[in-house]
Amino acid sequence: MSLYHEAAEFLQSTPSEGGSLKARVFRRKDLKSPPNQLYALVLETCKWSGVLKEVVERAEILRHERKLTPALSLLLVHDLLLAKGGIALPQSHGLRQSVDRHRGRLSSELTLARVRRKAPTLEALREQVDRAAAGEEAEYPRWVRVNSLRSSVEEQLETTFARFGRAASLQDVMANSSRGGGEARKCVYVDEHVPGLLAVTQGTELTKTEAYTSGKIILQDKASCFPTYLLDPRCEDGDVIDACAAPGNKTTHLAAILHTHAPEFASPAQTIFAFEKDAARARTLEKMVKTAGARGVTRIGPGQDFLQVDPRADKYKDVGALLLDPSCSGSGIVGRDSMPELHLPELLDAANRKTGQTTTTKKKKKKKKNGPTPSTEDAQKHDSNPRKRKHADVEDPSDKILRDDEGNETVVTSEKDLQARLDALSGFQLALLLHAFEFPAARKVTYSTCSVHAEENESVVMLALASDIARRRGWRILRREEQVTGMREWPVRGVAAACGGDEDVAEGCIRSYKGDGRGVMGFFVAGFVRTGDDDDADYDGPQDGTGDVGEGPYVRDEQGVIVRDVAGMPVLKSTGLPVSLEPREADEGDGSHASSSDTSDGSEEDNNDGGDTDDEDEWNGFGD
Ligand SMILES: C[S@@+](CC[C@H](N)C(=O)[O-])C[C@H]1O[C@@H](n2cnc3c(N)ncnc32)[C@H](O)[C@@H]1O
Repeated sequence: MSLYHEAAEFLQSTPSEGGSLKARVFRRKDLKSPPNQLYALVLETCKWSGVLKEVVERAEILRHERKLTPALSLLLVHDLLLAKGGIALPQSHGLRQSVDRHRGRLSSELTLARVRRKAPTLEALREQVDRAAAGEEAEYPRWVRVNSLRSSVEEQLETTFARFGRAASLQDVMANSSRGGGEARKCVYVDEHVPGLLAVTQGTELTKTEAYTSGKIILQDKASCFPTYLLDPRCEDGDVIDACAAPGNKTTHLAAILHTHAPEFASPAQTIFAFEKDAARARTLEKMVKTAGARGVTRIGPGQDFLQVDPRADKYKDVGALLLDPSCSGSGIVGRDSMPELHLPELLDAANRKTGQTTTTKKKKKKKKNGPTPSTEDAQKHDSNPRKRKHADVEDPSDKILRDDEGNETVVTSEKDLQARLDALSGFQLALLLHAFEFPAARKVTYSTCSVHAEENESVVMLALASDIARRRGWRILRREEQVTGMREWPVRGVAAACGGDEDVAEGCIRSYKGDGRGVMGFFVAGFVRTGDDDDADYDGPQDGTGDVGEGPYVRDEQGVIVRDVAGMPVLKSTGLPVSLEPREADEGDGSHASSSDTSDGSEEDNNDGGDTDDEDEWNGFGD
């Protein structure tokens, strides 16, 4: 089967058939075509389908080439007119000939489509198409962290961003981002909260710059910089742990901050221990650490489960600060892998050709089958804003897919499903946080997620504060007034109701919400500190009644993997039953809490073959 037939199959399948396009392509093992090429062809054709539909219909090739399907015509015309290498088939191939013979007419129609869109050049049209496909992302700035290990803000403003205007405010950058096309004025703004962070207008191709490929700049959302900045590791903190490290945004940020804080006088060397449970993601981490110039200070534990790291081991005796950024539901991520609207061409009758009404889409056709036919007027209103339609369409099957921060997908068909998923995640997150509290020399911990759900955020914080280990070792919230300047001044704080009404804890928690005009993704971070007066010299292992320090409280199979029930909850050695979390009302109401033995690792590690490319919410990889 040719590349084009395989691509047509993907183009026509609905999103409900196995999740995002990326997941569907990379999961298939029986493909004849290279997955990367196939994915790019389908995605690009989909992006251009609004324009190409017009071109195909007006050139009437479906009328003349009866063997061409609407999907095949889009794919072939895309490559004929827009791909660098043209159609990837021999000249004598029937499919290629079926569009080649209309080349003249098709390229004139593309010119007319461009002129109708008031794009002076094909490049300008390309920008328009990219912008329309970017969806909600188009309304955000591009956040750029200048890596102090390799460069400085001053140097970057004078080189990479030399031709950018200096914006007076973040709002200026955002206004220019969403204006798009030729009107966008490229501009840059130096962020007032996170040191070394820049906001630049969207539509700027930064991944091809020297600064990016050499690790001088890192593309990282502002909110994703909060945890490391809040942890504020210093020389006196000793070694640092990044417990869940890939792809490495925060590991490299830690290295950069340690470098900035390094005292002029001789001081003991500091190490960042970066653990990553997933071996494939650990390779991305290694690559990022190397490119960012952080290899000297970082020791990576590839495939290492943080829960299996022994806090009492000699090599961790100087760990004073830990950063915990575990897997989460990813509900705060902006526009993850959303598929642009597909516009399939039709055979138009003479009347339609005259009016140029060319906007019928696959989705609308499906609706016709299932419900009342919308009026033409409604349909036109609807079509004038395809993005709005996508968001308003509650029947869109992709609405029922929960896509976490690693790109893994869970089909959620009810509130109960969602709650079960959040419970499993929060159990796992709490287990990791309590494990971080165990490190003997630890004085600082940050806990963060890119989720907006209180279950994964304030609730985890409250359970952690109420845990045995927190009480025994004196862990408490890092209060707002104790935080680094930028975080103290950040205005969006935790939800007091989710903190059982405790205003101090809520104020200590830092939140962000996508779409609130601050230009960042949805995020949560809280810091914990202890003075070290309360010590745990009498520590006698986890309080699970097993006394088993090395293996932990859960039943494991022969490979050492934790045994779980169908919901992902681990089975306790002590009872032989899966962990069940206490009901949240009780947790918040009477202050009772799950002990460290009542937690679970509910992570899902089904990394697809997209592997490294799935980390793109924060890091795009160095050119891969
Ligand atoms: C949210 S991502 C971390 C993003 C990273 N901190 C950054 O800023 O680039 C969570 C990562 O934790 C890893 N992970 C999940 N459970 C883990 C565990 N028990 N030990 C170590 N890594 C784990 C996942 O594979 C995933 O790569």
